[in-house]
Order: sequence, then structure tokens, then C-alpha cells
Amino acid sequence: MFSRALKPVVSVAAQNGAKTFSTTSEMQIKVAVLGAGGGIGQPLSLLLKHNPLISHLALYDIAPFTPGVAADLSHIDTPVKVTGHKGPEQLGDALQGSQVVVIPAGMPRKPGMTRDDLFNTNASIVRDLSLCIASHAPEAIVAIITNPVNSMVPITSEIMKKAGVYNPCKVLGVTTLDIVRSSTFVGEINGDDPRCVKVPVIGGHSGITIIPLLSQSQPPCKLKDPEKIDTLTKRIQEAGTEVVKAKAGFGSATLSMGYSGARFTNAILRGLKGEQNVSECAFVKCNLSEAEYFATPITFGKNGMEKVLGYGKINDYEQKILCAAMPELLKNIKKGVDFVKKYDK
Ligand SMILES: NC(=O)c1ccc[n+]([C@@H]2O[C@H](COP(=O)([O-])OP(=O)(O)OC[C@H]3O[C@@H](n4cnc5c(N)ncnc54)[C@H](O)[C@@H]3O)[C@@H](O)[C@H]2O)c1
Ligand SMILES: O=C(O)C[C@H](O)C(=O)O
Repeated sequence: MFSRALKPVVSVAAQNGAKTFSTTSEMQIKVAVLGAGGGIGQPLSLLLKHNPLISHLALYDIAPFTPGVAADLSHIDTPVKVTGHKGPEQLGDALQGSQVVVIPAGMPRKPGMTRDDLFNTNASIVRDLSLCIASHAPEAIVAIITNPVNSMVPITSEIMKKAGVYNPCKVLGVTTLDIVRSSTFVGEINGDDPRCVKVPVIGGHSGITIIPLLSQSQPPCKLKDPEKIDTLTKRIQEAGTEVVKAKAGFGSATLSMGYSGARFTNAILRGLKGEQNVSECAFVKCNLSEAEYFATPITFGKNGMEKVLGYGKINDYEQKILCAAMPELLKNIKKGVDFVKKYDK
């Protein structure tokens, strides 16, 4: 995943025999993970501890064992400094100076629940964290993993607007797991290495709002039968539920999400570092549809999202499922916006 960035750079002085050794982490970047003690937070932090573009990893959670997670990770022999912060009184310290904030804080689904069923618990968690980001790290790029992503991105955006620090390029909903799953499933069908398969996934991140564009798969998906395409599309849309059911009450996807969150964070970091044409899909503010926020391929730059790449030509089937998704997506977004308005009163 980090192959392009992992390569250590031996300085000229070192080549001449002097005992200096530097890595590509020379640009000092602090990343804060909010919800770092959880099922996603821990593997995500483990992967980020290996990212040479990060100089400081601040782990925050309300869980009392958070300093222990930080102590544990800090013993790994990579140059990333790790600090642990527990409880709201230590959140400011975790955020101060962070250029990137990743949020996996909040409750996961149990069997029988929809992502929207998490709204009541997770909306206030994300609101309170966003208020603190607005005051302690207003310039940070915020990557939101917490579900329902379709509503949490509007919540953070509205909080940032109220605080007068909103930059739409810096509030990003993480949908990478949908892309990772699509690559895996198409790779299995095609007999291709999934790392070489690219399938854009647009719309949102819940049930029917997840729209994989199988017609744009690279290399092309070998399935041609419309019924089989429909079955695969539904499998991608329901893949989170597949994990929730299999975990039987013990949470939702954590390891594949830790991987996906680390991959997304790495894309943000590469953009921050000035690398060109780094792209991933994300749920962002854009005007590609009647929805204010929409998942689409984007590129990253020094300010977070650089360009909305859009989704190009889609076929009739994809157009149909996109139309079917819009009412749900609009409802999810409105729920987030209204939550912040109501909180104001
Ligand atoms: N975007 C995606 O693709 C995706 C994928 C998987 C899971 N998720 C979502 O990610 C969230 C976390 O999932 P998980 O499996 O890690 O759950 P988890 O219960 O294992 O961990 C959540 C962590 O959040 C912490 N937390 C709760 N309130 C907090 C607060 N106010 N401040 C800081 N930390 C707080 C908890 O203490 C816990 O450590 C869920 O909402 C889940 O639905 C999203
Ligand atoms: O399905 C969930 O509740 C978690 C996550 O959104 C996923 O897609 O795995």
C-alpha cells in the first residue's frame, strides 16, 4: 500500500559516509485519530505508525486504556512519534497542530440495524468532535469514517460553517472500503490480482446509495449477464451487512476498514506533500447531482480535495440504480444538516 512512499531516502551526506539517515517524513505531519481505541481505530493506528509521511500520531479516545494503546504502538521501531490522549479534556492537545484528523469514533452496527439506526448515537459524537476540531485544528483535513457517513459529513460541514472555518475541500467522507471490496470481488471473478482492479463507486455509503460502476472496471469485469451484474452490485452494496451478520453482534468491519482508512489517509498525505494525480473516491461536497454531497473520484492536493473528477459515462442499469438511490441520499444528508440546525436552537 505504501510502496511509493516507504522507500527511505539516504541523504547525500550519508552516501559520503556521514552518519545521517533521513526518510521521506522530513515534512512534519501530525495526524490525529479520534476513536483510536476501537475496532477500527487500533488497526488503523497500527498501519499509520508505519507511514513514513507521518511524524506524529496522536491517538484520542474516551476509552481509559487509550494511553496504553499509544504506549504499545510507540514501541514499534518506526520514526513516527505516538501520543495517547483520553477523555474530552485531552482532546485539544491531540488536535493541536494536526494537519489531518481521522474519525472512526462511534458505535458500530449490530445484526438487524441499518447505518441510519446509528444516527442518534453517532451524530452527537461527531458534532462534539467537530466543534473541538473547529477550535483547535480549523485548518485540518478531516476524514470521517463514522456511520452513517452520508449524514456525518453534513454534520461536520455545518459545524465548520457555524464556526466560520468551513473549507469544503477539507471535509471528506471515507468510502474507500466500497472500492476495496469492489476490487476484491471483481478480481475474484476475473482471476485478476485485486490490487490491479479499479472500480469507481459513487453515490454514498449505505445500502442502495452505494453505486459501483462495474461498466468502468479496469480491467473490464468479465461478467456480462445483466442478472449476474445485478447480483454482484447487490453484494457490494450489502458487503458491510455480510460482515455484521458474520460477526454476530460483535461489531462490523474493522480490519478491512483499518486498511481502507490507512489507504485513504495515505492519499491525503501524498496530496499534502505535493504529489500530483493522487486519487481515491470520497463522499464530498460537489455539484455532480441534486445531492449537496456525493461520493465520486477526486484528486488530492495541499488543501485536501483538489479536483472532483466526476464519474463519466454510466450505463442504463447504473443510471437506474443511481435514480433509485437519490431519495435515500437526500434524506440522509438533510437529516445531518437538520441535526445541527436543531442543536442551534
Ligand atoms: N466508513 C466506513 O466504510 C465504515 C466501515 C466500518 C465501520 N464504520 C463505522 O465506524 C465507526 C466505528 O466502528 P468500530 O468498529 O471501530 O467501533 P468500536 O465500538 O469498536 O470503536 C469505536 C470507538 O469510538 C470510541 N468513542 C465513542 N465515543 C467517542 C467520543 N465521543 N470520542 C472519542 N471516541 C469515542 C469508543 O470508545 C471506541 O473505542 C462505526 O460508526 C462504524 O459504523 C464505517
Ligand atoms: O456495515 C457497516 O455498518 C460498517 C461499514 O459501513 C461497512 O461498510 O462495513
